[in-house]
Amino acid sequence: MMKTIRLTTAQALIKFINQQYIHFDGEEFPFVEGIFNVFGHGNVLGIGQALEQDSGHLKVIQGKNEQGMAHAAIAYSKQMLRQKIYAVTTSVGPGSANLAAAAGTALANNIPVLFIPGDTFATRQPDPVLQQVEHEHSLAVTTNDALKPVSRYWDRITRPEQLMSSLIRAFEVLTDPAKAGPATICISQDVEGEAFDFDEKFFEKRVHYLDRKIPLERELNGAAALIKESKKPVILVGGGAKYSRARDILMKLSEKHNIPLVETQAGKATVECTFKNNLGGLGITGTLAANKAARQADLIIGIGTRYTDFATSSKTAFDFDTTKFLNINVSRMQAYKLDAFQVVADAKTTLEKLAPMLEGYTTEFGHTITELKDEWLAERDRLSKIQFTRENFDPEIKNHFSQEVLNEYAEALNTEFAQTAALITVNDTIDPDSTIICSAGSLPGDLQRLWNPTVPDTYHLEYGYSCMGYEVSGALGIKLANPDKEVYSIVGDGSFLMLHSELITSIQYNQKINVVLFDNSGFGCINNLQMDHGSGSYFCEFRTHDNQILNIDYAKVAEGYGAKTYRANNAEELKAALEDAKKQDVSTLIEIKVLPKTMTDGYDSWWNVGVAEVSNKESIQKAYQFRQQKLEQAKQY
Ligand SMILES: Cc1ncc(C[n+]2csc(CCOP(=O)(O)OP(=O)(O)O)c2C)c(N)n1
Ligand SMILES: O=C1C[C@@H](O)[C@H](O)[C@@H](O)C1=O
Ligand SMILES: [Mg+2]
Repeated sequence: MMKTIRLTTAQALIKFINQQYIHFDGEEFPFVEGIFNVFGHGNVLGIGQALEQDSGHLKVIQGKNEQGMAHAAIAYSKQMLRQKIYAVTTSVGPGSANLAAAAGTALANNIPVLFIPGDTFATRQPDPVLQQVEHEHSLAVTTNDALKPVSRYWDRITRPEQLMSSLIRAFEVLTDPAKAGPATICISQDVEGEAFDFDEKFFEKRVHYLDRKIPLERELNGAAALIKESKKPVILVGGGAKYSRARDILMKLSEKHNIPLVETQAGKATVECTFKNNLGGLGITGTLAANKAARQADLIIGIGTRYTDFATSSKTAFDFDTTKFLNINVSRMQAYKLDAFQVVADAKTTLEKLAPMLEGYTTEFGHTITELKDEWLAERDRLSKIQFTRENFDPEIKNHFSQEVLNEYAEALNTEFAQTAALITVNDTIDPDSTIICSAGSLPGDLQRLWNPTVPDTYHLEYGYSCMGYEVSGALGIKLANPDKEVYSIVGDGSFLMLHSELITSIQYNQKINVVLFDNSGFGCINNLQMDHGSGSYFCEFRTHDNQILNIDYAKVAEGYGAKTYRANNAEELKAALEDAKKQDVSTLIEIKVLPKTMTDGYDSWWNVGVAEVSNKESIQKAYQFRQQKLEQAKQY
C-alpha cells in the first residue's frame, strides 16, 4: 500500500529540494545548496514556516532586494559551473516583479536557478489582496505572468498535489545543460500552507545525471574533415567550453596543431591568458590580436558559443564569403547558427574524440599567432601607462570632450587617473586566484581586452544580459561558491547606484566581498555610444540642475553599511588600498575616481545599433550612412 506523509505544499517543496542530487564525472553531491529569501505575506507563513520547521541541509540567507539576491544565486550557479544552485523565494506582487530582470539574466546566460515567488489566492476569497493587480479581462492573470518570457520553465501551483509533477519537470530542466535556465514555480499563497497526503516515494533521493553527450561518428568525421581541409582555423572558446571543463584538451589541440584560441566573455579564462596561443577576447570588446586572427580565418570552430553580436561584431568579424563554421554545442538551437556544420554534443568529449583524428595536421598560422599576441601585449602595456595632462590630452575615446571638459572632471573629481591604468593596476595587485566579476558599462570591454587571468575560472562576466546591478550582488554568490578566495566586484558608479543592496547581506553573513568602484560620474559607455553616433552629450553625464559634475562620496556610503573603505585616485593609493583590503575580514569598498573617455576604444570591430534615419544633425546623418555601409558587409542572418 502507498505510504503517505501529510505535509503542507511548502513543507513538501523544501523536503523535495533537499533530496535532489547531481552526478557528474563520477561524483555525486546535493544540487541545491541553499535558499535566499525576502519574506512578505506571500511566502512567510507558507515557505517561511516550512523552512523554520525543517530546512534540512539548505543554507537559509536573507536577501535585501529580490533582484539582488537572485543575482547572487545566479552568480553562485555560474561560478559552480552550473552544478549547484541556490533557490530564491519571494513574496507576491512587487516582490515577484523584482525578479524579472534577474530571471532574464539567468535565461540569457543559460544559468540554472530555482525561483519560487508567491502567487495570488487560489480560493480568490479575499481578492483583491494587497499587491494584487486586477485585470478586467481575466482574474487568472497575476504579476507572475510577467515572469513567463524570462523563465525557461514556468508553472503556477493552485493545488498541493500539482507540486509533484511540477517539481520533477523543473529539476529536469535545471539539470539539463542544453536547456539550463531559470525554473519559476509560483505558488498560490493560501496553497503554500494547505496540507496533502504526499506519496513518500516522491521524497526519495533523486540523482540527476549530467551525462556528457557523445558525438556521433558522422559528426566527428565531418568535423575532422573540415578542420583538415582548413588552412587557418580559429577556435572560439565560449561559455559551454568552460562548463564542460575543456581547458586541457583545448590547450593540447591548440598547441599540437598551432590553432589560435579566441574567447567570448563567458568563455574567457577557460584557458589562462599565459597560454601562448590564447589571443583573448573576440569582437566588439575584443583584442586586436583576436580580431585580426578572426579576419584571416577560413574556419571558425565555435565551442559552446551563442555567437552574440558582441562576439561577432554584429556579424562582421569574419569574411563570410570564405569562412566556414563548425559548431560544437549541446544545444541544437545554438549549433545551427551561421550555417555551421553541427556537432550537437559535449565540448570536452568531442574534442577528445577529435584529437586522434587530426594526427599530422598543422595550420598555416606559423609564427603569426605569437606576433599577434606580442603586438597586443605591447598595446596593453601602453594602455597601462596612460597619463592625463591638463593640456593636449588625447584620450582613448577621441573627439567627444574638449580639454576644458576633461579638466573640469579632473578638478571636480580630484583625479588624473585613467581607467585603463587603474584596471591594470588592480590586475597586477590582487592575488591571481581571486575571482573578478562584472556585467555592465564600459568595464566589460576593458576587462575582456585588458584583464589577464593567469588562473582558470577566475573571470566571471555576465554579458548575456549585461544587467546593471549584477556586479555587487553577484560577488556575494561567488563568495558563497569560493569561500576561501577573494572576490572583487569591478563596478561602475552607474551600476553601483542602480543596485548594491547585497553588499549589506555580505557584511551581515560575514561573506567578505571587495567592491572596486570606478567612478567617472556618469553612464560613460552610453555617453560614448551617443557621441560616437553623432548625438551630443545628453543625459548620460551625472550633472546637477546647474550643470555641476556630481561628486558622490561612495566610500562614506559603504562605511555606513559597515564596510572597510578606501579612496584611491592614483596607482600608489590603489595598490596600498588593495593590499590592505586583502587583510580585512569584512567586506571592503575601494572608490576610484577615474576620468571619462579613458576606457578602451574598439579594435577593428563594429556594433550594429539603431541610428535615426532622419535627423536635424549632419553628424547623425553621417552616422546613419556609415551604418548602412557596414550593413552591406555584414552577414544578413
Ligand atoms: C539594468 C540595466 N539598465 C540599463 C542598462 C543600459 N546601460 C548599460 S551600461 C549603462 C551605464 C553604466 O554606467 P556605469 O556603471 O557608471 O559604467 P561606465 O559606462 O560609466 O563605465 C547603462 C545605463 C543596463 N545594461 N542594465
Ligand atoms: O547598452 C549597453 C552598452 C554596452 O557597452 C554595455 O557594456 C552594456 O552594459 C549595455 O547594456
Ligand atoms: Mg560611470
